[in-house]
Amino acid sequence: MGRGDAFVHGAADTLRWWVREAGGCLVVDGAMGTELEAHGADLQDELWSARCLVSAPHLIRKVHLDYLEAGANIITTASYQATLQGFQSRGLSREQSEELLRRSVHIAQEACAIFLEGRSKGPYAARENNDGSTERRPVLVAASVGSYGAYLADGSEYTGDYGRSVTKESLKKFHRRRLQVLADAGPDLIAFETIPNKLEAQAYCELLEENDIRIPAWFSFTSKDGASAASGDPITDCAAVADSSRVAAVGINCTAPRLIHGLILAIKKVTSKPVVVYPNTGETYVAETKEWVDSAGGGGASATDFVSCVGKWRQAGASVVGGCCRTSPATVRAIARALREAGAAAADFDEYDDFPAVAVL
Ligand code: MET
Ligand SMILES: [Zn+2]
Repeated sequence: MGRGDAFVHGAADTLRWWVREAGGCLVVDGAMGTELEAHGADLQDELWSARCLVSAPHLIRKVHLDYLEAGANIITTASYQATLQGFQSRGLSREQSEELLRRSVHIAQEACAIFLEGRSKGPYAARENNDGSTERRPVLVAASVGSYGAYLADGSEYTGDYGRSVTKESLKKFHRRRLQVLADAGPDLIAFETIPNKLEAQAYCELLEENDIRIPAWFSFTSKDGASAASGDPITDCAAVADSSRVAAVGINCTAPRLIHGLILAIKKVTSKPVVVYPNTGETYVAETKEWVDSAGGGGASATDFVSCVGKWRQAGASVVGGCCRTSPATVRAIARALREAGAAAADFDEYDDFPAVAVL
């Protein structure tokens, strides 16, 4: 079966297949930025975690490996704030900037290969446990595409306030080459993260079509009120935009855990695609100081608090679950355990039984 044959089944079916292979729910990794800082990286910079692509690629690889060891099925590349425009404004050439984007994917692929210790069989990897048992679990790389607001580094991915001069066309122009370079590096998934408004989701949808990107993509929005994206656009409108054939999953990231349950239910009303959620710990990002603060009513969640919600999110219909800013490998380990205990393996995916293997994508 050729690449095109597999893709006509739709990106969402590809992801459902992986969900099933993982026993009913895929575990996404946690924060990249926070973890790099925990390892001593200085991210007080407009390039944020992307700075480490230049200065400390070994740290990025270590963070990926820590998340894989913690039980993540999907590791997300350090390209969230990596943009051609951002790198070039620092004096890098176009070619050097593109190479850094490719590097973000290659570092994650390398971490997967190291983790699988040569036992890799495409994304379906069997890994021998210490007790001699064999664990079959998908291990996948998602190329992160942060929103335009992430590039602006002014916190606008949490407000959706891009100003009047930003149009769908200008957003497409901003993201087009970056998306193509990341896709060409061969990730298993593309993660459009922290999308604050409907306009940017529309721009991504059109780019996926126009550039004929055949890698399943997820669209993940931010919310401050549990009913709309950060900009105020109803989350149902945003999720409906993402209900296109190239989109594998729709969901929410970098949002307070207390808002997640209602958002999952709202998204389920407008799409049957898998739902992805990876909240932050409920703290608030202050762009001026580039710091996270525990806001009143924000509900800052420890790993334990966070994890107590995971079963409920799974029950509400989320099938791809992880953590965003301020979460750690400990959070991911607890999420993986909670999902196992929630009996995710019993989920009913029988209707996809005869869907062919997706490694051909
Ligand atoms: N994947 C990104 C990271 O954790 C998401 C950041 S949201 C501000 O680095
Ligand atoms: Zn985040």
